[in-house]
Amino acid sequence: MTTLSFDKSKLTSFVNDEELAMIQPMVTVADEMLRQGTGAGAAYTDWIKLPTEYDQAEFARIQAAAQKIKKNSQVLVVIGIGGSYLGARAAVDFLNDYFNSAYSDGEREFPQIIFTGNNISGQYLNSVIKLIGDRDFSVNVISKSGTTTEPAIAFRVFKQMLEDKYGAEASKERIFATTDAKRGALKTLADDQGYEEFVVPDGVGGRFSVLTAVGLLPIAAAGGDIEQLMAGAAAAQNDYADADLQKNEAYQYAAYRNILYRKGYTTELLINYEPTLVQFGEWWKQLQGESEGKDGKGIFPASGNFSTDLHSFGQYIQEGRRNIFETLVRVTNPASDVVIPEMEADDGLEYLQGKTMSYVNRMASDGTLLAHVDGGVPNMVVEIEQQDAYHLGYMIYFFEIAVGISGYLNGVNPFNQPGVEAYKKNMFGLLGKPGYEELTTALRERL
Ligand SMILES: O=P(O)(O)OC[C@H]1O[C@H](O)[C@H](O)[C@@H](O)[C@@H]1O
Repeated sequence: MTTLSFDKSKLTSFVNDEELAMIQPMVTVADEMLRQGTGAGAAYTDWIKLPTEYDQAEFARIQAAAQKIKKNSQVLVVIGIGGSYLGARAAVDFLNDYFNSAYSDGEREFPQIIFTGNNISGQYLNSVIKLIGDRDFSVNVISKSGTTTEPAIAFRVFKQMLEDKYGAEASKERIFATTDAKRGALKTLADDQGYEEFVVPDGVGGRFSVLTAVGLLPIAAAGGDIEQLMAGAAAAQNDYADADLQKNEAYQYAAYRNILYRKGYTTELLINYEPTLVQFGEWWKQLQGESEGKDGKGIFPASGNFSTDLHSFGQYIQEGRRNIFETLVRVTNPASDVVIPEMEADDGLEYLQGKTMSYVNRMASDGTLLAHVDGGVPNMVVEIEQQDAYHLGYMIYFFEIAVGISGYLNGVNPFNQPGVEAYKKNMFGLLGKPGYEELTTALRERL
């Protein structure tokens, strides 16, 4: 099998071959816009060549920083929100034992990774502080803009904690700042304090930044093989470069999504059957949602964690409103397995004893897929052979290149996110941030 297989065979009752052929000219144009930089948002497309054109010297510094953190810290606090944490979190879960973070120190070969600064909950922050306890820790603060409120608040708290514990000078050795090369409050602070800095390249938007220092440092600190991650992405960069739909499965995925969307399938569920893939769905939701949901249109990205969710909103998928399609992400060979034991007492499971749970899981996913197709839910399958860094890098690139094409097919700029500012403006107004005085009054009146 190839590194990633894309199975659209169950779409036949929803989309015919002519429809795919009909969309080829539009895909060709979208490909030109993306690769020749003539499309909207072209300044943010450097991620296309990132797997083969990244900064090698910085990559070596990332590896060294990860080693340093592993050596001197039992905990790594990763502060970031949106694209500044979702990719790293997805990768750390995907590449490790599900409960990697729950083991006591010494049972793990790397520090406990705690993601924070991705909400504004004091209760959550207190839980993080409690969890760190008196253990040694380091902080990777990540913000492309360097001005995002959530991580900025969290960083204040942990900077203070580090200084109280290690003193002002020594604490600087434990802070790693990943931000813009030139501007932003975090850049200014990092320069001023002398933290080790890593760069989010100008031409790579937050949701496309997992293969930059944004994702690579936390992933490496958690024991992930970032060389293999990049190698997988580089292979995908090479494999998904053809504008011809017959030769490019990532483009096929984008095309089928677009065809389905036009037919009224306006919600896409990214489905997994492995808890270590749950966070991958979260990463994917930002990638899709921020890239495509604008100008009053776009597929709504959601995720389904099966078979768990089959016992909650599975009913809706099977028989509710027919506007959903699914993309199943699965791994052929799970990292580990369990054989269903023999038992003398009759619990009705005799027919399964001696079988592996991965076999049962596979039958559950195949059976569900067919049931959902029969129920009117189009299904596609993205399958990778192994749950490792190489395959993850490959799959990340598959979805990234697909969303670039998909956005242009739907006539939007896939690389901006103007809508995210609306809540921020209101929050600043309500908080009385200087410069927002008029808005403060207007909003307070409305509450
Ligand atoms: O990395 P930062 O600049 O802090 O941004 C973090 C996130 O902020 C906003 O929500 C943007 O819409 C996201 O695209 C971004 O990933």
